[in-house]
Amino acid sequence: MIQLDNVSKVYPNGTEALKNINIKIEKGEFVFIVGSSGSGKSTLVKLLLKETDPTEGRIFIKNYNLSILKRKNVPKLRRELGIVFQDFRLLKNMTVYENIEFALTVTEASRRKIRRQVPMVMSMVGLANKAKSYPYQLSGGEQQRTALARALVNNPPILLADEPTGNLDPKNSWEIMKLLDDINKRGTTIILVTHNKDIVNAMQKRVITLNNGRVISDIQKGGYDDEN
Ligand SMILES: Nc1ncnc2c1ncn2[C@@H]1O[C@H](COP(=O)(O)OP(=O)(O)OP(=O)(O)O)[C@@H](O)[C@H]1O
Repeated sequence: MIQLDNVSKVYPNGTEALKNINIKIEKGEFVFIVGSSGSGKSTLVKLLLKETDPTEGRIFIKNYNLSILKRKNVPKLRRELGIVFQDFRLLKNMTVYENIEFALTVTEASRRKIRRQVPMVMSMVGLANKAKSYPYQLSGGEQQRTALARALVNNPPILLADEPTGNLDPKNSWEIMKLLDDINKRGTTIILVTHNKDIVNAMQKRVITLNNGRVISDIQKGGYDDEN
């Protein structure tokens, strides 16, 4: 479903952010990407979103070859990927309902689909009673659940989460992880970048560790290596 073949990324200033990366992720997997600051995690996320291109190597997501994907087709690729960030990135002047609805509106979904899908994902993340609240009226955990609902409303086959619990306390972090686990059990492939050792160690999922731009370990049911 996702494959990186001999991928390297050198930024224009000469920084080698990723060096000869080979990763294969199958449909339905739950994968943690861990590594110390500067190890290349964000660069990897940017490559998967085609926000930047590799200097060498090839990246495949579903049936897209990102090396030859035209700019005009990038929105199609992004529809395959639900994305959640550490800082939630909700639209401040829109309610919970409107934030989620907006993600469907931009795909030109029908009114009927919107009326069906938005309440469904809101109740999935436990926010059915917050439809009319604005982001500033929500706790951090509720804001992240709104962001998660927005990422899932298009039913993407892949969910990419970049430090989704980075701004949350342990209780809210675990609620988000429980939701991600449920979403994964329904078939969504999940790639989660994190620094949270407790979560990585407790979840017992596949763990890919980056160090200085290289994959230094890739373990099924792994843990967080304290060296990194
Ligand atoms: N636009 C850029 N131009 C030049 N160098 C960059 C750029 N973005 C990142 N880097 C460098 O590439 C390397 C990898 O950075 P990256 O942001 O991918 O690491 P990271 O693992 O996500 O770190 P963190 O955990 O701190 O977010 C670092 O040395 C960083 O300084």
